[in-house]
Amino acid sequence: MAEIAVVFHSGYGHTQRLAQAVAEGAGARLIAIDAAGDVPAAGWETLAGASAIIFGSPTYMAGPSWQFKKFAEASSKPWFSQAWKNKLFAGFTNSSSIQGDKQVTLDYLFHLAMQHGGLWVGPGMMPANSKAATRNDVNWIGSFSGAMAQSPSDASAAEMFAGDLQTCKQFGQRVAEIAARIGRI
Ligand SMILES: Cc1cc2nc3c(=O)[nH]c(=O)nc-3n(C[C@H](O)[C@H](O)[C@H](O)COP(=O)(O)O)c2cc1C
Repeated sequence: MAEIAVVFHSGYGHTQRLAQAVAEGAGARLIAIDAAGDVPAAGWETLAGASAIIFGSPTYMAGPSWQFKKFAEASSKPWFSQAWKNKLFAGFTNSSSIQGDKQVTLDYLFHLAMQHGGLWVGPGMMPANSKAATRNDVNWIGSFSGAMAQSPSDASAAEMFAGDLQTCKQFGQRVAEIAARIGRI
């Protein structure tokens, strides 16, 4: 089975819940970027051996958190030797506003994957945008380039929308399916 890693930062626990849902769907290992923006050595080893890497970051001030950015800059080390070339990549984010500039964060994650010579996997999910759609439908936000979630500014991580968690779980499943189909390149 392809090894999949979910590497994420979460300041207040919301993105962590999403990461757990993605990892559950993908059968992936979780690697937390800590409050100082660091990843333990074992995490870097897991990333080196993974055939798919899924990035997760909250959207802070129209982009990834500085801790995620520190991890991204630290990934210049494997970048120099293109050690992550041809791995699969995917990404997810969360913010308080429904829009909230989440696309900017996903775009950053995509470009990071492209710098590493990776192959990007989108959610491959239809949006729930009909009159009959409800907030807890899968892909209610309607994102095509990565998984998006929204948690109101006064909602704890325990209060996240079940539909957003399900979106992330199915997103993880999709990455695992593509990884199984393509295999290690
Ligand atoms: C410093 C900071 C900046 C933020 N910037 C945005 C933003 O640009 N757009 C938005 O919709 N929410 C923004 N938020 C809200 C967070 O995205 C939201 O609280 C999210 O759930 C935090 O995820 P976390 O618990 O994983 O840290 C910001 C929060 C913080 C703390």
